[in-house]
Amino acid sequence: CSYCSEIEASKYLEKANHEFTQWTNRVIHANWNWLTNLTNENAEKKLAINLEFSKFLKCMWEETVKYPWSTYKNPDIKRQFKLMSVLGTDALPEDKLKKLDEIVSEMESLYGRATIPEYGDNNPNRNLSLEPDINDILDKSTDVNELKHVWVKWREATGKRVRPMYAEYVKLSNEAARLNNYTDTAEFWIRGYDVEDFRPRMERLWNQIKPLYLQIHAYVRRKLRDLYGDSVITRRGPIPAHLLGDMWAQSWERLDDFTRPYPTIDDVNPTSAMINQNYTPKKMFKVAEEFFTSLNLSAMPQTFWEKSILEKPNGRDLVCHASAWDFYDSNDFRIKQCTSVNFMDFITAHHEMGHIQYFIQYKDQPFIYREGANEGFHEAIGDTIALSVSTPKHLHKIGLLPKTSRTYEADINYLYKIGLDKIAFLPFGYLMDLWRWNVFKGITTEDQYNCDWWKLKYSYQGIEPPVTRSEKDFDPGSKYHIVGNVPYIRYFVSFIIQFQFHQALCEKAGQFDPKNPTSKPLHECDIYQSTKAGNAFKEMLKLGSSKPWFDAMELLTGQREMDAGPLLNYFNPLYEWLKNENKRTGEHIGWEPNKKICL
Ligand SMILES: C=C(C[SeH])C(=O)N1CCC[C@H]1C(=O)O
Ligand SMILES: [Zn+2]
Repeated sequence: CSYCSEIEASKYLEKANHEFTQWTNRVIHANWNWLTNLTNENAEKKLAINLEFSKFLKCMWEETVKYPWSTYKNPDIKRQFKLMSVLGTDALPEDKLKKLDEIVSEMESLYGRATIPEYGDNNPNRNLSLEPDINDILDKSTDVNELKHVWVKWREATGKRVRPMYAEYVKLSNEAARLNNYTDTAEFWIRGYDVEDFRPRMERLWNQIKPLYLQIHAYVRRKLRDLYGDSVITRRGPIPAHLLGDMWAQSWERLDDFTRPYPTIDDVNPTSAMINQNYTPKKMFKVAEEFFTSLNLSAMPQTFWEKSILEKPNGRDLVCHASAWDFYDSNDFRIKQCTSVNFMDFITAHHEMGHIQYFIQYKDQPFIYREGANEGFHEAIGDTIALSVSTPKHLHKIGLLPKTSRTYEADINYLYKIGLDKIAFLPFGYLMDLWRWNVFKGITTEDQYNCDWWKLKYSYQGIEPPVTRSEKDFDPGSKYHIVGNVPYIRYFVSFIIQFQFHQALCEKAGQFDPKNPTSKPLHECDIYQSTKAGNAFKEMLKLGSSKPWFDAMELLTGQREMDAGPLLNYFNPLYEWLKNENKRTGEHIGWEPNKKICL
């Protein structure tokens, strides 16, 4: 109502928040049922309730925008109305919304069910899923032909098959963005970062980090050349994408045990200890939970243990990609993860539990505030905790590592292992949406989808495909977030701000001194059992999106913007070591074109 007072408006907000909560709980159930059991019946139920939900949202939106909220005095009421007055894709007419939902469901379902024939001519030739089968091969195999096989076959089974749907997804997505008064989906997706020059800021952050990336890239290229030979890996060319231990070459930690700087120093890999101690997926999550409770953060509610899916279920198709779910009833929170008993999945368990912890901490906020301060925050919570969990000191404390030597070499080995995950990830975390922003803006047109993708992979990651690609392929579609319509810059942001959070928490835990940053090296910090750090974290988490993210960040770190400084400070000893080592072995820093990448 256009004449309503602030008092009447706040009554409306209470009613609206309650109705949003009720409705969203039902929609989340339908989406959970489908993604964890990809039957046609569940797909139809999900599509049907999503359409009902969009009618409800449209109706609420029409009511919401009638209020003269920009004239109100109360900043909280204004903020709630501001956030509620964005309708999103539900602004599409019903037939187009249905089509968009169907396309994304079809792409996700195809991805979730994808398998590839195993390498070689075994009889019978098994069908392999990404998790755990193909990931196990990427972890253990050094057979370049087997690695090429899984790389090519996975793209045939996923990207190539979703390619025909993608252009219509882009078109409908952009129509929805325009109905929300955004020029395209790229602008719509980045609105939550609340800065005019967000994309140039990301480019600036990347340019700050690039020198560090170039050094680890040159070192890894040499170690892979030592292993696979000059015919496979050239001295000055890009690194072949199938040899980096990951389906998308996004994180290289699987290369650690045969590329680390000081190979004779004991390996920081607790997987064997986990197996010897009969760890189960549930035990992994229980150990993760205990880290959070040691900080005076919340334990998982009983329903979490009853309703989560922590292991790949038999006899049904599902999307295995790990995810955390808020059912918006302030009690039902779940993780879906096809967990294997290994260190990488143990770290992912902390990542997912970080989402749950955030859900729990802001569960009493009004509905519209129950999300991250910005999308990068949500991805950074668990990773921040994992920076403590991964330390040799902590792993030893929880019995997953024999006593470790605190020597310079052990430090460099540790920083290298973390760097294979965090540093290697940054160009990938950035280019995923660089490519999609170009697609949504029409800079990358349908006839260039794949070769533009490879231009970015070459330019930012310095990698090349094992076989020449063409526009018959659609390699972006081999990655879950592309088919699942999940924005990705959130992870690039997370990998930057998690070091700001880690540094601030370590300071609170008395394990870092900003006035003398090398006196207590940041990479040795473990905030385990520090309730001072935990309470500071909690104060930020409880806010949800009730304040602009600059205020939330300032509350914990004293900073009001994303800053690569803490990340560069954390890795500085490794950066110095890599520069010396690459100089010693005369490595070429950077890469030059090698073979034809994409026709
Ligand atoms: C673990 C999750 C679920 Se939010 C994830 O998608 N991540 C975490 C790291 C980057 C990104 C990926 O796997 O691509
Ligand atoms: Zn996440």
